[in-house]
Amino acid sequence: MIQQPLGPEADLFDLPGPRPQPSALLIVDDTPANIGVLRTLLKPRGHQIYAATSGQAALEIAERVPLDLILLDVCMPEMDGFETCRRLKASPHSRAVPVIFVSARTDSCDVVEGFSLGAADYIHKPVRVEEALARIDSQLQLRHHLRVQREQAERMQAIVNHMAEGLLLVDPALCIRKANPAAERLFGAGPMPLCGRSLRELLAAESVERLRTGRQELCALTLQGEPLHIELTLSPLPGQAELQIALLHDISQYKHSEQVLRRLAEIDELTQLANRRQFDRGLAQAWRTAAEAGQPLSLLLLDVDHFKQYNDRLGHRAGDECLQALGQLLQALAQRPEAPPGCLAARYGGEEFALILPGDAEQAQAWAESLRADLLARQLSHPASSAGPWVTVSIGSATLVPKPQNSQSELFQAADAAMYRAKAEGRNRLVQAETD
Ligand SMILES: Nc1nc2c(ncn2[C@@H]2O[C@H](COP(=O)(O)OP(=O)(O)OP(=O)(O)O)[C@@H](O)[C@H]2O)c(=O)[nH]1
Repeated sequence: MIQQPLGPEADLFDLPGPRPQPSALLIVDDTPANIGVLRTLLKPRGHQIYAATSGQAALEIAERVPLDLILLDVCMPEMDGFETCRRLKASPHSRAVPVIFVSARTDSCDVVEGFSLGAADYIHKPVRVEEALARIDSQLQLRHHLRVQREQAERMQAIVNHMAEGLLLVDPALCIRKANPAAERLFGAGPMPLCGRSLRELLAAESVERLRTGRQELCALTLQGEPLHIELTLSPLPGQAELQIALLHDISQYKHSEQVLRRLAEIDELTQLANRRQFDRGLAQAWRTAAEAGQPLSLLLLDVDHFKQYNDRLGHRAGDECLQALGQLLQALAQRPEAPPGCLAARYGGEEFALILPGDAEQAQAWAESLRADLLARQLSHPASSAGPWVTVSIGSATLVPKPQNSQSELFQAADAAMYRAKAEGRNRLVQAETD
């Protein structure tokens, strides 16, 4: 048989109900002949019949046997049917078992008393066979439906309890009414339950403002104050206007990996400086910021002098270490407390470095000279340089105030040309481009 896929409105819990079992009925009557009559009527329907001739015997059977229905006489010596019913309803074993009184006492005060004790129905003696059977069948059916419903509810509860996603039911004020174990675990609730707290309490301030119906990524906090990244889907609970479902998925791990990947994509592995990609973005951003503020933007481009000979003489590994040392100096410069926002040190490629410096030409000169001095102070030996005994750099610097008629590539080209002039003029020096 071809299985139909579940449609959007499919009822996931509409699975086959409990296997039909013969119903267990208890007939209680102090007159054995009456029991015989009912037994003869009910036996052909396949029910399992128990009989008791006193209230006390009925209570004992109800303690031992899981019953589906009790047919209870009212007038009995010692303990009458009403007292028996009272005790049956007081016992956890028989509380939920429907009781039908079968009695010759037909005064309406008796019938009312029977119902007030929790009876499901009241059949008059002498029994009218068809009517009695119809009433008994109806109670057994009702009991079967209740069992099916209870099993569906238990199945749903088991799913909610075991699902990996957190699930909250919240009221219109976002107060949490129910939380499944996964939600409790996610927020480290432990002995402090989530129920009664506001959903807002569990979100970082900026996420509270962004919270809306639908799916969203938010920053949350555990009850211990640990940050969490969650995907939260908030939707109305169909048919229950006063409740909303919040489905929670912990995406902290994914966010962490995303951050690591983003960092890897923007960082030069050897020097840990910004790579060319991040440099390009940083320069564009610094250019926009300077344009908006009408402020000058400077760019320093640095190239290690005679680096090929350095590698050739000392080996590629020493060359790498030299680039790392230079990277550290440049990073320290960009991270000085007085460094302006937008200041960025980058490895542009090979043995070329760059420093974006929001500031004027005078500042650029001061920073470039400071870098050259720091490098010389390190006294990294360069046995094959015509510029001196130590590793040196040639620096080209350019400064522009962004205007409609110039561009960031003009700034770059000017700094690059200045750097080549520094090389041509003997290396180990700063040349500032004449711009504006
Ligand atoms: N060790 C090492 N060397 C690199 C790296 N990237 C580029 N280089 C080397 O840097 C050297 C650059 O050489 P050139 O472009 O000829 O420039 P130079 O020798 O520095 O000469 P000038 O720039 O004119 O002073 C080449 O030998 C490259 O192999 C790197 O990541 N590690």
